[in-house]
Amino acid sequence: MKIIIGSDHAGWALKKEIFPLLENLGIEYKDVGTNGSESVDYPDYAKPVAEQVSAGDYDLGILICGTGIGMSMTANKVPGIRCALANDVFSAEMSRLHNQANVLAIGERVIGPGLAKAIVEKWVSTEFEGGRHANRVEKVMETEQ
Ligand SMILES: O=C(CO)[C@H](O)[C@H](O)[C@H](O)COP(=O)(O)O
Repeated sequence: MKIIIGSDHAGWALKKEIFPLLENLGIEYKDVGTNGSESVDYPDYAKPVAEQVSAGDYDLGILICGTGIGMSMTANKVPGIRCALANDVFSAEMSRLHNQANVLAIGERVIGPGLAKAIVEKWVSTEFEGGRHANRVEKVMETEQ
């Protein structure tokens, strides 16, 4: 599995907590930045993550900002992306199991590092259930036409 990850300045500190988790899980990842607390614009980081997942260069994407809202709004503008904003473990699991989410957005100003790591670990380790959900996901994607 290959993951691409990005954050704005409001998600940078939490993103640094996620790196060792991905490494411990044996997951290859690429960080598109940002790399500090200097104010930046979240769309500049959401776009490359979403585009590279959409292109199939990476299996999944993770986006972190203050709330996750701006990142998820931006990522979902990219065709082929199903970005789930999930600041709890159950929603993160369901976003993969039922919605086949391919990008996860979380908020550093909403959750702490412990919960964030639990969310990410559950998210990356949950596979899409398919079945009745596949028809629904197909209908979601048809709305892009
Ligand atoms: O959390 C957010 C709301 O969607 C954004 O993604 C940014 O992280 C937030 O707006 C940054 O706020 P700041 O006051 O410029 O640090």
